[in-house]
Amino acid sequence: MAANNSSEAPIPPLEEAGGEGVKHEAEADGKGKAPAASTTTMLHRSGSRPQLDLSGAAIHGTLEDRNPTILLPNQSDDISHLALDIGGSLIKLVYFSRHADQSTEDKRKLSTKKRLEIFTGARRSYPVLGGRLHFVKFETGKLNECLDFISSKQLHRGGVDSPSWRSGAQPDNIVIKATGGGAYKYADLFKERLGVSLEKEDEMDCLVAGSNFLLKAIRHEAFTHMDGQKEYVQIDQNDMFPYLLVNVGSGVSIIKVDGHGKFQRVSGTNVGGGTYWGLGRLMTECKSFDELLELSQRGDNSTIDMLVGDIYGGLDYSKIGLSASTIASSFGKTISDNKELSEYRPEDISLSLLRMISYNIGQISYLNALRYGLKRILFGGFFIRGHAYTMDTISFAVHFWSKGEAKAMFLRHEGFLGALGAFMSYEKHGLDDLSAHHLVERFPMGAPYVGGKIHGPPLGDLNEKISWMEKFVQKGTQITAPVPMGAPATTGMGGFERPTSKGDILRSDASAALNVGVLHLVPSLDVFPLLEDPKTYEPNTIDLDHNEFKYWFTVLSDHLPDLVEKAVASEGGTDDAKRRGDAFAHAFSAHLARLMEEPAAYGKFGLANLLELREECLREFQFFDAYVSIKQRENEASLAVLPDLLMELDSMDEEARLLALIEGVLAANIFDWGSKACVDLYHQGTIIEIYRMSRKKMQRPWRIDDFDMFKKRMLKKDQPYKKALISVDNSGADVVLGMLPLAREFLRHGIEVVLVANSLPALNDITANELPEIVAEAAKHCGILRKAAEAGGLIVDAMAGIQDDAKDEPVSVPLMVVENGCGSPCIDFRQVSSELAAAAKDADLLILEGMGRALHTNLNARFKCDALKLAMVKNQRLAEKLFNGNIYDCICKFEPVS
Ligand SMILES: Nc1ncnc2c1ncn2[C@@H]1O[C@H](COP(=O)(O)OP(=O)(O)O)[C@@H](O)[C@H]1O
Ligand SMILES: CC(C)(COP(=O)(O)O)[C@@H](O)C(=O)NCCC(=O)O
Ligand SMILES: [Mn+2]
Repeated sequence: MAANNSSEAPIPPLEEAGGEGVKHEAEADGKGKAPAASTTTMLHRSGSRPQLDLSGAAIHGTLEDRNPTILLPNQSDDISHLALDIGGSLIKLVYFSRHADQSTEDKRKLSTKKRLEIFTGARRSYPVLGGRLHFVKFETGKLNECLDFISSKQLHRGGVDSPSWRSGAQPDNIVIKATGGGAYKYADLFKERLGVSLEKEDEMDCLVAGSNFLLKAIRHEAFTHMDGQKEYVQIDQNDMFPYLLVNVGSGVSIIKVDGHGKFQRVSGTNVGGGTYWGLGRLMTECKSFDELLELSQRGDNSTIDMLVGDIYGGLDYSKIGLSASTIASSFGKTISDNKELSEYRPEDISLSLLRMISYNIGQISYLNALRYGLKRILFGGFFIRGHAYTMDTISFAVHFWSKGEAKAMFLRHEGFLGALGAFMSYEKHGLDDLSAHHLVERFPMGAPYVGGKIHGPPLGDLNEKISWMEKFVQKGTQITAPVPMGAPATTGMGGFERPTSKGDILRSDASAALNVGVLHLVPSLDVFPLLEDPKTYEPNTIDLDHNEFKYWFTVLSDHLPDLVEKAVASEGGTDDAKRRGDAFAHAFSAHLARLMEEPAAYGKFGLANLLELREECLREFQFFDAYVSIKQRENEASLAVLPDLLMELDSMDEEARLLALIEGVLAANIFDWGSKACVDLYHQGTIIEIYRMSRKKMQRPWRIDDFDMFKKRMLKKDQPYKKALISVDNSGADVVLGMLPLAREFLRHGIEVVLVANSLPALNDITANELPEIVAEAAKHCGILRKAAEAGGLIVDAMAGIQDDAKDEPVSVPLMVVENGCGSPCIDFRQVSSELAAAAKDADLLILEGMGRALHTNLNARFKCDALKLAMVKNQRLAEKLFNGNIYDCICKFEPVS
């Protein structure tokens, strides 16, 4: 990459202003030339995590492994794709779609992997491929729709991408795991219509396997729901058992679970979801379960139920703890009313029914928990349907009868336990030892978002997705309904008071299903080994409570038009790009609106998740790098002035240089296209002018200023650092004039450096794919960087025309680039690339740079090695909230381990 006109720009002197830089335009023209580094390997990726890139068969294993495994990653024949739970009311499908493409590994990655000795999947007995787990349901009465769906996606043949489908092989001997009564009842139909055999799995086995898997492998799966408040519960994997599993389907199964595969069905009741829906249908003429449930939200059960007060002349029966409004007898009032069914409001009937059945289930569950001394009761089955009132009612019954001893919990994948269990029963996919860090949940915009007639996974085809979005916008359909929530209840005498969560509108079925996303399986993700305590680690610094969410909702909404403009420009500004841009804006706004109503809808959601969701949405509408031309322009301008900066730095003594370097990092972190304040600034000058201005304002002490402590440790001659992981942030000046010179200083001290960069683009962040070329460019002017980059395998070819100024530099430690596994401006250290995890093992210093990675996330994170957190605060509210400070304050937080 050659520097353009910016090469005329003189050095940004550290003390004094001077010279012209490249005009820093705030507008992306979208017509810039190809990005600084090739993005071709990225183009087919979706999702914020890199897909598994196990191309080519290889023996994986270490010397310690007795049986090294041969992975045939591209061999998908024995990968099972579909499992079914065909119940009395609903058919549940869980299917796995393999990532369509296998990204080719670039040279850097291969050499890094070799160097880091990464053996992905070494301890598995079967290969695990990256892919996605989808959850879909159909009404059992509409079995044909389900068969059509399977057939259209060729799920029974391993999906349309599978070799068996492409080769046109007859699916004669295809066997699909299935559970539920329908596995028996409809076996012939499946054979006839799809030519597949259903292999029956025991329903209880499946329920338990599914539930255990969810508790173990999905981070925010279980939650409590009391008085309209949802709270996620993290169940310790080592302390999962025993628990009582209550599956409320058409009927109810009550199972005592003692371990994996260890359980006993201790009870059940025939009064379940089928009873509510069946009686409700007869009594109200509702056409769908949802209609019935929605009616209940406008009901008043006191017109139907006989209350304690009805019997006691309006008084409480306080002696036994029953208040006047406690239901004494469900439907009891109708005996004496002398009215016809038609004279009762269907709303009231539905509510009476719902309360009757939910209480009854809660009470029977409690009694069984009492019978076996269990404190945790997990409720599953589609009767629950994510419905606040139902959950509150059950929770209330459990709480009341157990006097607070037992706890009712619910599962986000409530209805899919059996289907998941059936899926897990395939022997060869090796998914059983997956952990939470292998699964990344995504909430793509698509049919299931608003439901209606279309069931199923996100619309795969982009055009389909866009036109769906357009139709949806035209119709002005309300995406979501408000979450029914009221003021906290007083439970009076502790009797069966009405739970508080009873709103007017029911969130549509499929948007309730939206609470369940697509699970992206990325087996190459790991927990960062230098986290002090992964169990207590919380990436998000600030809790997104309602107020906080409101603020970020506004920030992100305000930023949207500008982002769309950049995104559209990055794709050439064509009509197609504009259409996608619109669709993206609507999709992202819809997600924001949904979260505004129920911040916990998608599991525990922090700012990091919100910022990642935005990047995800962009990728969903095939915007792979919205800031591509801005990044390129800033890289070029910064590279042009780098040699002069290095010269300036080299003229300083060690201590002054270290300070100048840290100052430089903080100052250059101002180039952040995610911050409104900064973007406004960019209109006022060139990159170099802004950089210079930013440096000039570097007044110490900074808002957090541990520089002296860091300097002391860094320059400790008897105990030098050995290996530094340096996590970089933004492209342009940030990385070129800030982080690279700092990395160079480490190399000069003989410290091995691993530059850690994003796997996928996020705002103007530099990616691991782009970084080597920038390093190579910088290395043309710097022998230290060049030798280290060569030693690290970053620069493979001998480069012509380099200034060899490093003849006297004894640098032989390597400089490497590794990807972090993220496609977001923040980083969650519970899920990083295996490459980073491997690189981290012998590191004794971690540097985190930028607001996203060092402030929004990880400000309070503790590591097993020394940590230096560097960032400029580019948001006034955050500065006030975190540091009682101001926008543009700088943070230099050093946390030595000893
Ligand atoms: N769209 C729906 N159609 C029918 N029933 C539904 C629907 N959504 C939730 N339900 C409730 O879920 C129950 C079925 O739950 P599920 O766990 O699928 O059990 P089963 O395996 O017996 O079909 C129904 O009896 C009904 O109460
Ligand atoms: C998205 C960011 C975290 C990126 O910051 P960085 O990590 O690049 O320093 C940051 O730009 C941000 O929080 N922006 C939104 C707030 C605002 O516009 O003020
Ligand atoms: Mn950034």
